[in-house]
Formats: sequence, structure tokens, C-alpha cells
Amino acid sequence: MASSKQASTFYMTPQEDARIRNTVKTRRQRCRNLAGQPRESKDAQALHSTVTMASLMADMSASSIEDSALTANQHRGDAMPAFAVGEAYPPCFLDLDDLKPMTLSELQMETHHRGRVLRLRREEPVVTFKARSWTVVKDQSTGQAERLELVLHKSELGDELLEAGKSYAIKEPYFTLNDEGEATLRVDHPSDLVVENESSGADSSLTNGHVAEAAVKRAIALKTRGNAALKSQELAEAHTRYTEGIQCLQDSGVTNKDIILDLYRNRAHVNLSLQRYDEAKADAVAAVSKTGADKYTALDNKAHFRAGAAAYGQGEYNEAGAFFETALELLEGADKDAKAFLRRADQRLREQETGAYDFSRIKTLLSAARPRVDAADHYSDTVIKDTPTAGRGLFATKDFEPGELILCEKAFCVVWGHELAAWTSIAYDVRDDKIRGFPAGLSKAIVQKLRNNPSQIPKFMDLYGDYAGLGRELIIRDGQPVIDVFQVLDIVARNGFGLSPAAYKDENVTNASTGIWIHAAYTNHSCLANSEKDFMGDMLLLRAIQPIRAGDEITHSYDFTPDYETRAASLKTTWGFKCVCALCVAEAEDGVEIRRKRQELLEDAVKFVQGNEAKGAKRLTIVKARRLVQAINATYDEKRYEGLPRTALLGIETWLVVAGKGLNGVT
Ligand SMILES: C[S@@+](CC[C@H](N)C(=O)[O-])C[C@H]1O[C@@H](n2cnc3c(N)ncnc32)[C@H](O)[C@@H]1O
Repeated sequence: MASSKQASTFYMTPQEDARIRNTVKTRRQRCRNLAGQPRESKDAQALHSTVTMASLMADMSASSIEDSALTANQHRGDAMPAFAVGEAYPPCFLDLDDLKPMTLSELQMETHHRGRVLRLRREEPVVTFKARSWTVVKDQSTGQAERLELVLHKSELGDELLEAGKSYAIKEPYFTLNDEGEATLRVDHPSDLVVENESSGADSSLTNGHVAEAAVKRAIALKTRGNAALKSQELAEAHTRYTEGIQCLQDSGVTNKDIILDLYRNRAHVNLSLQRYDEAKADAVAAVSKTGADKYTALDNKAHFRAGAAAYGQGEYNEAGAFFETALELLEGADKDAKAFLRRADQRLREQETGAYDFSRIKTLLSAARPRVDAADHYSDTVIKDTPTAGRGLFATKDFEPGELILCEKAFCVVWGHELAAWTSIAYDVRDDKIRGFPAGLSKAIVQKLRNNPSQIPKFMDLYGDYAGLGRELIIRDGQPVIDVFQVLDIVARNGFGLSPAAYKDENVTNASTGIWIHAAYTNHSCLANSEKDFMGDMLLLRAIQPIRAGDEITHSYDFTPDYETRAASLKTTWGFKCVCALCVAEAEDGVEIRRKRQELLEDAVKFVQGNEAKGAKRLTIVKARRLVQAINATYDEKRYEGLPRTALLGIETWLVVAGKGLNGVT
């Protein structure tokens, strides 16, 4: 991930660095030694005391960062959670019915129990931290208890996943050691944990007519409970009750009653509030009566409006416009909201097609409370194609002059430093033995967004990452999308960008603002980039800084560091490639000695610029600056650098231009 400079620098003492590596290595070695050994049964009472105490401590603590074996303390006192990456395993992609039940006593250490399922019950509180949550679960058949740890996830309805219910089915359970060396069931992929709500189901002793009657009665009661929950903003509870109502009617074969339309319409409303646009649209469409009878006119208007709002949330402005138009027609034009939204959808379509935005209006509407822009993406003058050496890249389909806007794109997902969702962790990658800052909060938000909007999975999972995971296919099992979380982490690492300069003041290394822009993510790096990115709210603006002709590849710079060694190392570590642009080739040919000399002179030039005011500078100071320019120039071979920028000169030359202006023509 590339970030704003100040936000990406984290400080770790050599001791902390060594402690994190050792903790992970020791755990991995112990896991290898224990692999395949039978699980040792645990004292349920002792587990109960531990989890109760831990949950009390977590509730009382001001910080949600767990003081675990891997937590890294920053020099400035900010604690950062840390975890190991690179030990990827695939999520289960079978339905529950295709898995064979097992018990806790069959668990083996350091084993993924492929093809098996554990059904367990939670009778204990959940201990919740930023990076993980854990609880104690019981096997009802044997009374045995075990620790269950979940890494990084919330439920699709916004609750902590472990708190979304009391009965879990754990698909293909993974039994391992945590960083403290305790044996635990560990869930990384949220679809591997299915929360099973107890449903009373249909009463089989009733005759068909009575079954339907009882189901309708129960559904009405569930709707009332859902409405009460909605009124008090308990969205997850409201969603659960409406879903139970729909399920109970479907199980009893009731399809033609008004109550089912009400339940779908109300659930569409809840889904809109939770930004679950896929289900919101499907619900709203299912809520349309399709009878044409007058008594449904107002309700059908509502359903169409909600379907339009969901399509708008998905960025499907044509479809949204069509829904709003129908909503308006149903009330013969007397619907102010539908009218306003129809206008908004039309404006979004114009932005999408022409790239004409009202930037000054957008700017005035932005604030820390509302940093996300209501605007469409415009990237129709670019296309994604294969490049000879850098995978896929972004290419121009028309000419651009310097300063011209190439594309505008709203973030697929962004977290701002001032939002709780923004937090950085330290990731120790066991594949290349490197420790990096990692936008864990962004990854968590992305997994949540993908679970809520499965239609977005293929385009996100098509982004570049080293780990292939499940690829870009959308797989639904037991009603949930299967998401390979390790694939998400890898994609975020290779495609995430910080919003530099830092967007809001209260931002530092532990909570840097970061995001993903899917189309712009295909833009490859060049140190001689022909475009530059800028941000307005969550919108990324890419502008030409060189003339670009139709068919040219568009590039921007991932790293502006002038020093060749530092830049090459950072491109390798953060992005995994060696840049072979003409500038890097020339600098590589210079050799170590010349590069070192130039770097020393550059540092002198930086000091000089910082220590001397350009405006009104004395003649002698200007002479000094010119000498520095000469010395830097002498490090550049005329022939090798023909047509290439001399980057070490940039600062001092700008200083000279400003100073020269004050000297009234003295050269
Ligand atoms: C944000 S993605 C860019 C799109 C990517 N090329 C793709 O195929 O999807 C970043 C990755 O692209 C590749 N890349 C970008 N610029 C490159 C360059 N100048 N040379 C080689 N690889 C590059 C690296 O693998 C890098 O991690």
C-alpha cells in the first residue's frame, strides 16, 4: 500500500521487531511439532472464568487493542495490533449438507478438518478487540468446551459475528495455537462460521389451511417485532425478524398474502440503511404487487422508490432512473422524493458519460462528517489491456493534453483517519520475512462490503494480488458468498492507496486514511509518469501531466523518492516489482559512487533551500546555489540523461527561479 509519507512511517525498536518475529516463528514451530496430535480436553469451568474475566477487562479498557503477544508499542505510545500473514488456506466451499458432522473430541492439533462440520453452542460472553474476537463454545453432545477465535470480522448486519447468535456451525474447522500458545478453534473466513438461528418452523400437526393461517399470524407478529426494532434503530434485529417472517410464510407455502409484500418492503428499507444494496433491490422488486389494483398504488410506489435507491447505491443509474420514473408515474407525478432522485440519477448519468462535474459544489458539500461524494465514476476514455512487462495496465482511448482530466472515480471502499474503521496493523509476512504497516481496518471494511453486496465480488477479486485464492468467481454456499479473506488482504496490499496529503489532522500511522479505487488500480507505476492523482473527498481524480496520445499507456508514480536505492527498495517491498523505466535504467547505469555523490549533494541542496529564504536572497547566497546546481549537474552524464529529468535539481532550481526574480535581471 502506498500512503502519505507521514502516515506510513511506523517506528519499531529492533527489540520489538525481533519479539514479533520470534513470537510468530515459535508458534509456527510448535504448530508443526504438534500437527496431527489429538486435542487435549479442557476444564470448562476454568475456560468460563477466563472468558468472563477477559470480557470484563475488555469492556473496562479504553482501548480496543488487545494487549497480546503480538501487540507492538509505538515510540509515541500508540499500540498497534500485529499479525502474521502468508499462512493462507482456502475457505470451505461446500454446503453444510455436504459436510460430515464431528465432535470436539475428534479434533487434531494444527489440522484443517476438511469435509467436516462442528455444531457448537456459545453460553459465554464474547471478548471483542479490533483485530480479533473470541469466546468459549460447548459441544452439546459431550459437554466439552473449547476456545473459538475469529479474526477481523463482523456479521453482514453490522454486529460482531460471534454475537449474532448462540449456535454456530463451523465448516471445516481449523484447530491450531494462537499467539499466546493456547489451543483454539480459529476462523479466518467469515463464511466458515454459520450462525444458526433457532426457528420454531411450521406446526406439522395442522392441516394445510390451518398451517397457512398459523403462518400468517406468526408472520404478522414478526413484522410487528421487526417494526419496533426498526423504530429503535436495531437494524440487525429488524432484519432477522422480517427474514423469519418471510421464511415462515415460504415454509408454509404462503405466497399470495399482503403480509409477504409488507415483509419484503420493510426488509428492503433495513437493507438500504445497512448499505446491503443487492438484497435491498431484490426485496423491493419482490414487494411490488403486480396487480394494478388501486389499494396497492402507494405501496408499490414505495417499493419502486426503494428499488431505485438500491440501484443508485450500486451505481446503476440507468436502472435507478427507471425505478424512480415508475414510482413517479404511480403517484401521477406527485412524489417529491422520486422527482429529486430522478434528477440526481440523470445528473450521475451525465457525469458518467461526459466527465462534466460541478467540482465547486462537490467541494462545498464536503466535510469530515460527510467525506464521501455523491457523484458518478467517469472512466470511459480509458481501457484496461495487457502490457508487455507489468501485467494489465490502463490505456488512453483518446488524446489528453497536460492538465486534462483523464478519469474520476469514487472509492470502492475508503476509511478515513477520523473514523473508527481506520486502523493500521503491523503485518509480519512469513513468505518474505518482512514486517510492514497494513491497513487492516480497510480490509475488514472491504470484506464486510463484499459480504453485503456479493455482486461486487467478481470485479474486486479480479484485481491484482500474488495469492490467487478462489479467483474472481462468485460462489454462494448456504446463502452466503464465499470470500477468501487472504485474497482480500493480498489485493489490498497491492492496490490500496493512501489519500495524500493526509486528509484530516487527527491522522497518524495507526489510523491512516486509505482506500481502493478499482478502475484506477489498473494504472501501473512509472518514475516518468504521464499522469498524477489527486483527491476530492473519496473521489480520485487522475490528470495528464504530459501529452498522452490515444493508445498510450497511462502511468502514475507510486513513489516519488528521488534517491534511487530507497525508491527501488520501496517499490520492491511494497509493490513487488523492479522498475525499468528510462530514468531507473539511467540511474542504475550511473553506478553506486555517482548515485552516492548525487545523494549527498541533494541533501546539501535540501538543507540549503530550507535554510535560506529565496525571496530577497543576497547575491552571494545565489552564487552558492548556482555552485550547488553545477555540482549536481556534473553527476549527470549528458548523453545518458538526454531527454530525462534531473530530479536532484528540482528543489534548488525552483529556489533559484524565485530568488532570480528579486534580483531584477541580474543573472
Ligand atoms: C495496482 S496494481 C497495477 C495493475 C496490475 N499491473 C494488474 O495487472 O492488475 C500494482 C501491481 O502492478 C505491477 N506493476 C505496476 N507497475 C509496474 C511496473 N512499472 N513494472 C512492473 N510491474 C508493475 C506490480 O505487480 C504491482 O504490484
